[in-house]
Amino acid sequence: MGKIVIIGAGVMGSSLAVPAADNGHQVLLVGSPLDGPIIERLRQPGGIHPKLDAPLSHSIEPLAAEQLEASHLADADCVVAGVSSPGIAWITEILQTGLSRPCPVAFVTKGLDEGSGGLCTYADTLPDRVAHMSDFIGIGGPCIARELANRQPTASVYASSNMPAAQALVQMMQTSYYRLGVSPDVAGVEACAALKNFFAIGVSAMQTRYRDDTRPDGQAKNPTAFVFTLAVAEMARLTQRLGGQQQTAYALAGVGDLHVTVGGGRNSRLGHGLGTDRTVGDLMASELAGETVEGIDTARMLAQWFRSGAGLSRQDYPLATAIIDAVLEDRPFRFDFSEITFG
Ligand SMILES: NC(=O)C1=CN([C@@H]2O[C@H](COP(=O)(O)OP(=O)(O)OC[C@H]3O[C@@H](n4cnc5c(N)ncnc54)[C@H](OP(=O)(O)O)[C@@H]3O)[C@@H](O)[C@H]2O)C=CC1
Ligand SMILES: O=C(CO)COP(=O)(O)O
Repeated sequence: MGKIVIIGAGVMGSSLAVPAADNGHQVLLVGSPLDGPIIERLRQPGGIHPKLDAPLSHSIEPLAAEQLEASHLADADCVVAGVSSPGIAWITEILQTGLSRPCPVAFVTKGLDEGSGGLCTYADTLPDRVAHMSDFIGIGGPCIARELANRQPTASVYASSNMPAAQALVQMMQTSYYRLGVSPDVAGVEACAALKNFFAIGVSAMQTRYRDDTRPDGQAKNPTAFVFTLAVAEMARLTQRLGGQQQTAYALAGVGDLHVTVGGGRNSRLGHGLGTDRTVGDLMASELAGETVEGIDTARMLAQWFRSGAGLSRQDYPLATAIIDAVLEDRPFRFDFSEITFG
């Protein structure tokens, strides 16, 4: 059996500890400096993660950020970075100072980054910032953390430019309920991971913008179906612009994750509010206060890219620009069906 160190005890990092422990590996779950209360709770007898319904396996060892030492990482077979995008700078520093020998690092983080050539994925920037990261593995695909923690059937994709590294981690993590594919298109999987959160905001806004009160959920389905299709097409083209393959957007990391996020993610809850004439500022200060809604940061980064003269036009990306306008101007989502043209 091996050793997996998961850094970041949010819902996603903690849920990945479940299949890792079920496979008999030694699992260290390290909180970020902001995760103190989570680690405290997990250490209590029968301790349950505050945002996950299931108690984690007894064999998972919770560790506070200040207790993490280089020796904890020295014999790890893999490190999993479970932080959200605001935590990337912190974890980069931890890995740069803490890793004393080459080790693969897998990231669940869903965001974009600024490289020397402009907007790009974490797969483009992070390997240069961590000397001993032997391989960057991007984890993508539809995975609501609470479902995985409860061992609900879940399929994901592990991507790396070094396929044996992705395959080795798949060997360690795959269980009967957590089924894993591999992909060499790490830029594509990483691009989709960030973009699907962003597009989920627009698709979900469409679910509430047009009402059909004859349905139990009150949502007209035709407008959402159109915008879902548009989201996938725009995601595929943006994925290619970010160095990935268009076809990745039509697989688990793209359309699969867009589907699950629209169905049950936090970005979707934001979109539902925007579709009912509310604003990002209002929603993030009320029912979404304290939640990780990464599509907002992605919208801000895409806005800069669109305005940088990169050849991305409103005409070619009508849905992306409608989401960007709502986020940047802090106003409700507007998408006018009467302006749709085909061909
Ligand atoms: N939730 C889900 O179902 C899924 C999430 N993901 C991705 O996994 C990543 C983690 O998500 P999730 O676990 O839900 O998010 P959480 O908000 O629950 O946790 C994020 C982690 O990052 C830490 N963190 C946040 N900001 C900082 C910072 N500035 N410095 C240091 N640490 C920080 C958090 O600490 P603290 O909790 O104290 O803020 C926590 O450990 C995200 O990128 C998300 O998109 C991927 C698939 C599914
Ligand atoms: O990434 C997710 C599912 O794969 C969860 O999406 P949210 O971050 O919107 O909750």
